[in-house]
Amino acid sequence: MFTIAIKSIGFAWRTNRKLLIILILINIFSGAVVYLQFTSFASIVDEIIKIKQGTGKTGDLVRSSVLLGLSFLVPLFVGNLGGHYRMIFRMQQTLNLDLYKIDRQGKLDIGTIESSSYQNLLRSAQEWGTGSVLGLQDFFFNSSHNFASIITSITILWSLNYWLVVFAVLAAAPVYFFYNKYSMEVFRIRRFSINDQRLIRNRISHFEELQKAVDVILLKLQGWLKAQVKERKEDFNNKIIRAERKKAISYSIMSLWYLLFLFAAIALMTREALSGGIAVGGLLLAFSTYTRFYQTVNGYIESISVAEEASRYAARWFDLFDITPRIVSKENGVVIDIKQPPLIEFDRVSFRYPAEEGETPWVLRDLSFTIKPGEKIAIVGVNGSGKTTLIKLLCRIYDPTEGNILINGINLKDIKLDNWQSALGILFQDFPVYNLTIRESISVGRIEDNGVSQYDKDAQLRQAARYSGADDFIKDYDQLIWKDFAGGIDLSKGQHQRLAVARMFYRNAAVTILDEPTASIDAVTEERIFTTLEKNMEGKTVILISHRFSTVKNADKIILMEHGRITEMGSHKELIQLDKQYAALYNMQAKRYLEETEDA
Ligand SMILES: Nc1ncnc2c1ncn2[C@@H]1O[C@H](COP(=O)(O)OP(=O)(O)OP(=O)(O)O)[C@@H](O)[C@H]1O
Repeated sequence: MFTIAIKSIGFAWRTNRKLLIILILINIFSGAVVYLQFTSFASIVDEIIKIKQGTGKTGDLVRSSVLLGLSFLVPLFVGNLGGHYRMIFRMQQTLNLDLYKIDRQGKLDIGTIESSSYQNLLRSAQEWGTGSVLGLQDFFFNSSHNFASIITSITILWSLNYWLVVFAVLAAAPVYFFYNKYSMEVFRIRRFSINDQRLIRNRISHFEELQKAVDVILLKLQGWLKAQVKERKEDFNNKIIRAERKKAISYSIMSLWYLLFLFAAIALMTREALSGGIAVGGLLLAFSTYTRFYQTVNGYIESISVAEEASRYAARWFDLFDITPRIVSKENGVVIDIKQPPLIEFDRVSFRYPAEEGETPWVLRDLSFTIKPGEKIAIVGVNGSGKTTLIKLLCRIYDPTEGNILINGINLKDIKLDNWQSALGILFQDFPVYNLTIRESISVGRIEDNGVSQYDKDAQLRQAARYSGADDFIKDYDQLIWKDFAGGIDLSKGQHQRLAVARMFYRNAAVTILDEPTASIDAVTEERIFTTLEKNMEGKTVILISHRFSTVKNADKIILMEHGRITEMGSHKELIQLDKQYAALYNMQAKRYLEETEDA
């Protein structure tokens, strides 16, 4: 808890140290000032009795009354000011935490983001993270308030009768034990149910997300999904209810314990008053200070337990951002000329995905091949044969488990990561759909392009749209693709894909990688894209993954993959002459097209 609390206060300190100090001082003041109300009220009572007995002075009574008035008025103003500052501070903190999160996440590698351990942490952090970090900061402010309050009340109680301090401390002692025990249990239940919670959210999302909702209706999945939600949610609720019940019973026992010491304190003070040891005002002061002390200690211990709980959740938030990326750029890494397509060599590369526990199977086995600068390469193979994984290694999303990838003879691991990734333009199968204007969603392909004038950028952007066939449906480049907003529109899947291809053309990278870029695109546009690719990517390296053999046959080199191995490699002509798997697959597809054409 201590380290996590320090981390969260570190945030507060970095955000606005002046405000942090002001808030601590306000809390100390408001924690102590309440006793001024008690003491001035007690002295008013004593002054009235003295005046009645003929020994008091009106001046003293007025002074105590003014003091009482001020002891209410000043905290009111200070409290309002504190509330206002606290609101500002919280807003600044929330923004700062969000920015920190963005910063850290932006530095992570894709391999880490893909891992289920990261996804689990992310889920916990999203659920409790920011709130718990802010909760720990609140605890810090409350601590200053409570410390001031406890010290003042102990001083008053001690000055009246030190036994009052002993009783008050003994009465409050078990609170910590019970609070800690049961809040820990509730935390444990929540923590271990995180996977169930993910599953519940996933099942509920089937009713909320359009694509899934369509399946739910057509396949009549409602009952089946509902049962899963109900079963898991009820199980979770029952566990929480059981823990809360135990908590409630132990708190009732604790209240009896408190009453025992309260009676002892009342008996003690009444005896003192009767024997003349303290005046009536003193009796009042003792009683109000004693009860206030217990409430403060009780509240503080409760807040320690709550803070401990918050620190457990916040720890997961910090864990998330303390993750070190698996793929790191080498310090003083080599910088290559990203404008020129490089020589790429795979040298006996094997790969298995990093395992959360145990070992995952080999996905790539002993791959050796070369891509010459400017070559057009096609990779084909059945689902799961390792095509996308090969690309992930080339992009250095993962490093090979065995073997090396060489770029212009330099090990990819020795090249500056940013520099290498700037040389690449990649379009994966599950490309993102940006909720931007059409112009923006093409230009994000080359966002850092500062030297180019807006006019040239615009010309290049329109050319990219033409190459990809996106210009067919673009009427207004400033059209927002976000139908949740007024005036926004949505596109068809194929149109989205054309826009993504336009982004790649616009990026104009030395090495362009297209992982099934035309899966949702009609045959005419597909033909146009590939003709453009051949014509306009002259001199650039293009790596194309496709299931359609008709689109790959013009490639300089075709790689056929099977179970993570390269089984055939060569030009279309060479592989047809070889008359093995590629030829068989090609002929099979060609025959189907022919039959379809004849049918038509
Ligand atoms: N992130 C991952 N973690 C663990 N295993 C993975 C991961 N991604 C893919 N795999 C496994 O690696 C193997 C190869 O997957 P890959 O996506 O490279 O195949 P592919 O040839 O591109 O398939 P497709 O044609 O369906 O796109 C598959 O068995 C898959 O289950």
